Amino acid sequence: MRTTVAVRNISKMLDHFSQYNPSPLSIKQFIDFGRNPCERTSFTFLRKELPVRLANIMKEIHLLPENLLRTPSANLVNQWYAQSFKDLLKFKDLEVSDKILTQFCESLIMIRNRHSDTVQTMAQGVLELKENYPVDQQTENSIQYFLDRLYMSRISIRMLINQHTLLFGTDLNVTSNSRHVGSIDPNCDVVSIVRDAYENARFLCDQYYLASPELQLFEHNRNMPNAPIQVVYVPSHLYHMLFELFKNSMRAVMEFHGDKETVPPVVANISLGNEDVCIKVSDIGGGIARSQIELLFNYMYSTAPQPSKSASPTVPLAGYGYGLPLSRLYARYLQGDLVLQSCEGFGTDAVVYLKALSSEANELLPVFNKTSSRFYKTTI
Ligand SMILES: CS(=O)(=O)N1CCC(Oc2ccc(-c3c(C(=O)NC[C@H]4CC[C@H](C(=O)O)CC4)noc3-c3cc(Cl)c(O)cc3O)cc2)CC1
Repeated sequence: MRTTVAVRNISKMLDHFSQYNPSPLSIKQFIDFGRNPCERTSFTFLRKELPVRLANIMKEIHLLPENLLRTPSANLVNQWYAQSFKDLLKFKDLEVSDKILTQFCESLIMIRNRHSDTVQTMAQGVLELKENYPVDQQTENSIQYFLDRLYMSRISIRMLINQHTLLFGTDLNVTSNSRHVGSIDPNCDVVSIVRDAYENARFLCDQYYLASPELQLFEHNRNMPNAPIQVVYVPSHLYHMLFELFKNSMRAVMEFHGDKETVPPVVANISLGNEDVCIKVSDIGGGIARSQIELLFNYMYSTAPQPSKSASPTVPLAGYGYGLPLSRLYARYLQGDLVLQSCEGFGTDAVVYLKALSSEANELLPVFNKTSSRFYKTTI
């Protein structure tokens, strides 16, 4: 009896919170709040906004094709969301106190840990679907649409959780870089992130190919030619995108020129204009046909059994995963983009666009509404 009542209650709460649209924040708002942070204000905002963002995506999870939702892995992810939603509802009408604030922080850390393997687990769910059911084009389209929205929602929820726990948490492991505001660097030096990402991709490349392309790096600061190019951004997001692009460029170059004495360098051009920061990663790796580009962002196409660690001790440079589609979501999350321009038989340019102005870098959030739910109905 209790279970039925509890389930009915959760379902009512899900309907209640999913009626609200998520409230996007700009990176400027994150910074301005973080420079003079108030934990009670953050708590009051998050104890509603997090259930709203969870409820919006949970309503879409429930609209997924039955064959995917029934897979053990997708079902597990669904249970994680339901549990986290319940955890947050405990704070809904509570009187704020120091004790409640501490418990809230602890709950956020527990929620973040619970969902840490969502991407891999959903990829396993897609694999279970492919192995047990025929997947028609319509189902593939709805899965592509859903996973883009699930991972964008997840990026945004983890951003809110990270800002609160970094600003107010007692986690001593956090090497609080005094300049940073939570996970944001107000003066993120783009060149240093590019060099970090290149060096780490190069390490993997050397391990796998016993050689790697050099990096040529150029800066073009439109209004202040000799000043370093800086942006208000989340360094870990930028690193994630660039690490992926360098891995892909190095793989293409080594596969295309691997039999030669020397291989051509990978070239990074970084520019700052009035609106955009651009990081273009260019290679002469043979390029890829225009008809294949979309497949590189396709979750179904890129989901294959993970090579077992024991079978191949060295991690393949750009193995199967979701590196590229997730990188594009990171770029789009704050109104940027990630665009590929490949010339088959020659090479590839990959451009990361970021907003130069923090006031324009607003969160891009999926909203559950008639349009989005109609998408599932017509494509299932
Ligand atoms: C879903 S994912 O995110 O997990 N991930 C996506 C990435 C994929 O790995 C890769 C990596 C590189 C490439 C690649 C090729 C390529 O391979 N060409 C092939 C032909 C080159 C000539 C050759 C010839 O003519 O002889 C015949 C083949 N060419 O250009 C690129 C390239 C791609 C990106 Cl995105 C880039 O940023 C830079 C690049 O140079 C493709 C696929 C693992 C999976």
